[in-house]
Amino acid sequence: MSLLLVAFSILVLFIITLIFLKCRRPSNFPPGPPALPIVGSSLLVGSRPAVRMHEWKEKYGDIFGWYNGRQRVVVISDFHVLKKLFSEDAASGRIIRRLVRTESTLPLNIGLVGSEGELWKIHRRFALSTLRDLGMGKNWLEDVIIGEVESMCAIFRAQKGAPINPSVLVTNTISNVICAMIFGKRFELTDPKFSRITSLISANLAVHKLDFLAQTFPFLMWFPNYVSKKIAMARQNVKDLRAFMSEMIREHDASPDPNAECPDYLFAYRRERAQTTNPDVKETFTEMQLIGSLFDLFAAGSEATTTTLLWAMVHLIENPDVMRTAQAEIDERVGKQKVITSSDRVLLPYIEGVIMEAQRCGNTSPLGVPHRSLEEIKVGGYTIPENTILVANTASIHYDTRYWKDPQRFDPSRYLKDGALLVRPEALLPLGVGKRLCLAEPLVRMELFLFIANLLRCFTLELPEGKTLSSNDYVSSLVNCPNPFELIFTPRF
Ligand code: HEM
Repeated sequence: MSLLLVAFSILVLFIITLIFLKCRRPSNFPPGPPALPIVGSSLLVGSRPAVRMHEWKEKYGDIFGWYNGRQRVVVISDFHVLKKLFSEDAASGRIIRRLVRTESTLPLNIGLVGSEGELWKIHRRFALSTLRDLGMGKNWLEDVIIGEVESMCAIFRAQKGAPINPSVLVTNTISNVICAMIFGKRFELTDPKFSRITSLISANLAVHKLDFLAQTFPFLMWFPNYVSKKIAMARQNVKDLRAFMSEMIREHDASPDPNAECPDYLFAYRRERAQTTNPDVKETFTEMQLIGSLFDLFAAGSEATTTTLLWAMVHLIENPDVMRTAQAEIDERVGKQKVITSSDRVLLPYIEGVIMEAQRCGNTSPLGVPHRSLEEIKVGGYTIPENTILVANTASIHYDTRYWKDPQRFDPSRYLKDGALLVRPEALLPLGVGKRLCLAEPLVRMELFLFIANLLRCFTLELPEGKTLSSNDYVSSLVNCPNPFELIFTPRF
């Protein structure tokens, strides 16, 4: 009996030691919230991770560490430290495993957002130069964007003052710009098949947190429940999106137009594969990589831009004086009747300020896209082991009084002096920073400008009678997105 008792006590001691060792932070790891075995501090995160990260930053400092389940995470809230860290190769990895994508026949480590190493470098370089080339030459891209914005405005006009939820229309308008660039094709803005495809991306973003939950507790996938059902749905969505990409590729390959004035991404990909003389590079231009890259450009390109535009609308409604000042600038300097083009940009510094404030206050991508350390890194006196997730606390930086005066105010004039635009503040990071900075910066700037300037030229945005709208009313996942809302688009002429 006493032998049994001793054995049992040893077993208990052994388990306690194991748990203790599992929960112990690596030496010199940044401070952070307490962690339980298996779940880490994830139960403390809540439904708005960026809000919790801000609170932890206030408590533990500009560099803090925590456990998301068993995964080590380090969060950086000092802009200068972040800029230096994310400019290093060692801090430029991505998260390797995600259930939704890995088990739906589209591996995460291909494409542009999820890949790393040599493959990523080759294809990031290719994507950057192709997007740049597509944006050049006879204002082709500008014409595409203006054409799409005009089609959208025509639909708003046809509403004749009836309230409309702008989300689907804005999503399809922006997705059409990406489609023109990658497939050389557009869809009708009200095409139900296209609307279904574009809706799949935001549906999957909403499942992001459950994906993590299922990785922490794999048994959740063994029987039918809410989590396994949602993940099965997200996997199906990825399959549907992949089928859409394949259909576009087939259509495109069936009628290539090598003399097209501005060849699209798909055409450029085929040409690169045919022309490259380096066999190692040629080998990486596979069909799977193509689908992955198209998928990433389509998803990253449409969702984040659409959400930023919805944020701009929310803030303009919250700040009607800003909307009036922006419209007065347009009326005085360009005129209501003329379509605004990129060449009018210099005339409209206040509009540029509105866009930057929508990016800063909206915080579409509040914690950026997570990086991963590829080796041990020293930062701010701490040691970050290899395979740690690195997070840019962008939302916190965007409201930090060290970088912004009166950060809670939506104030486009903070970017102006004597009516002229100042240099863009370095601490404004909507597209990230460093080696993995969003690769569509020029496109994003052009889209946001042409969209917002022409929308305000044509319409005054108003809330339907009795409705309210607040920038605090949003859902949070990898992106912060305003909850659905309706607006009245009252024509100005
Ligand atoms: C307002 C719109 C956009 C926002 C807020 C946004 C934001 C971001 C952010 C925060 C990152 C991660 C940066 C990092 O890891 O440090 C990123 C990466 C990326 N973005 Fe964007 N983005 C936008 C539009 C676009 C568009 C239009 C495209 C494509 C046409 C695009 C394609 C990508 C790709 C492919 C990456 C991955 C780059 C890499 O991992 O190396 N984004 N974006």
